[in-house]
This record gives sequence, structure tokens and C-alpha cells, in this order.
Amino acid sequence: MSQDALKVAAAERALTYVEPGMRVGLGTGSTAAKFVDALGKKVATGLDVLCVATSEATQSQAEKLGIRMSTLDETPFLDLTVDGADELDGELRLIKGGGGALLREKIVATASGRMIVIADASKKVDLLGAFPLPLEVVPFGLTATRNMITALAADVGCEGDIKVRMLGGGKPFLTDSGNLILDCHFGRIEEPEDLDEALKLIPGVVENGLFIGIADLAVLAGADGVTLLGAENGAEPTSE
Ligand SMILES: O=C[C@H](O)[C@H](O)[C@H](O)COP(=O)(O)O
Repeated sequence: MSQDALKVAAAERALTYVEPGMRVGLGTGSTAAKFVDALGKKVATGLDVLCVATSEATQSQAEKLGIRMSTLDETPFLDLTVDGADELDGELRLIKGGGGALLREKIVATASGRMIVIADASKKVDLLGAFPLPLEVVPFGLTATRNMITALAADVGCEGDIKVRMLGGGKPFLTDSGNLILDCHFGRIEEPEDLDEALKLIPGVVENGLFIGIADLAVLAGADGVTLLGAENGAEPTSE
């Protein structure tokens, strides 16, 4: 089975958790896009859901498919968000942001009663960190912010190789919120909670790609079929 087919398999399984009338957060990236495609097909046959996108790209894809869209301001409590991940471990801790959407993704997932992660099984790792951790940082004071991240990495005994994400032509990648992405090779992250807390204390860092305590269920598609990791039954939305 191709990686593409695995992404479709995970997306289609996640679709079985969507019920009529739900408010659904739509993730970003190639796997989340498969879910949006599958959801679009269901909507075309009559499923009524109201969705909030985690990026301009997903917004545009969903609109083209005729999915009824809202904003997080209009619909601040969602029942479910379905999104991809760059890595996940056995405790459903994730690295996200390979597509640069981590900030909106974290806001939307946190506003959801439940988050389901969809991925091909190769994304599951024992220890996070082979995938460089994306940080969304404000452009102002980039050098100072970067120095603080390097110092932090040294403190926690990490490698700390940091790269500004670039587009072609020497231009930096800008997020939907107009910020930069730093891809940080911290090496294997033994204590993700500690790193997350430490990164939150650096003023120029808007958000980091560690999602801890946010995902409830992972739907992983591999050669042997789909496996589930986490709680099959979701929590209630935090409020109406
Ligand atoms: O910023 C992007 C997101 O966090 C994606 O969900 C993540 O990078 C996984 O993307 P993909 O499904 O394309 O591997």
C-alpha cells in the first residue's frame, strides 16, 4: 500500500467518528487534506457539519468541496478536530508544524472536546525528536530569540541546531499569522513536557510544535491495517 493510500485509510476511519450536527476542526497537511476530501464527499451526500479550518489552505480546500465553514470566533467550541502529525509517541504526545500551521492547529485542537490524530504508522516513534521541532516565532528580534533557544538547548543537553524555514528564492516561509518558523533539531526529546514549558518562557516564541495532553486518539494506518491508540470514546465539549 502506498503512503498516500495509508493516509486515505486513516482519514476514512477518522470520518466514522464524525456525527451529524458536529462542529469539526479541520487540520492541515497532506493527511488532514485526505480527511477533508473524505468529509467533502460525505457532505455532498447530505451530512451536515459545521467546520473551522486550521489554515488558509484548508479553508480554501473545504470551501471548494462545499463544506459549511465557520470561524473559531463564531464557533469557539468544537466537538472534534481531526489533524495529522509529524511524529507521535505512545503517550499521544505529538510534534506538529511541518506545514507551518502549528499555532492555529493548537488553538483549534485545544478548543475541541476531542482531537483525533491521523497518520500513516511510520509517524509513530518511541522518542520524539527525529523530526525537527517547528517553533513559530515573531520576526522582531529574531537573533535574540534564536540565541535564547540555543542557550535553552544547551541547558537541557540538546543539540540545538536551528534553521529559519525558507521558501525558494531566499525568502523566509511566513505562517498564516505572518510569523517565521524555526526548525529546531533538539535531538531525541527525553522530556517533552520540560522542553515545552521552557520554550513557553521565551518571549519571541509564539508557539512550539509539541502537542502534549491534547490528542485523545490516534488512527494509524499501516500495512497490517488501521490501529487505534488512545481513548475511543471522546470527552464532551468543554462548554456550549
Ligand atoms: O503544520 C502542519 C501540520 O502540523 C501537519 O499536520 C503535519 O505537518 C503533518 O503533515 P502531513 O500529514 O503532510 O505529514
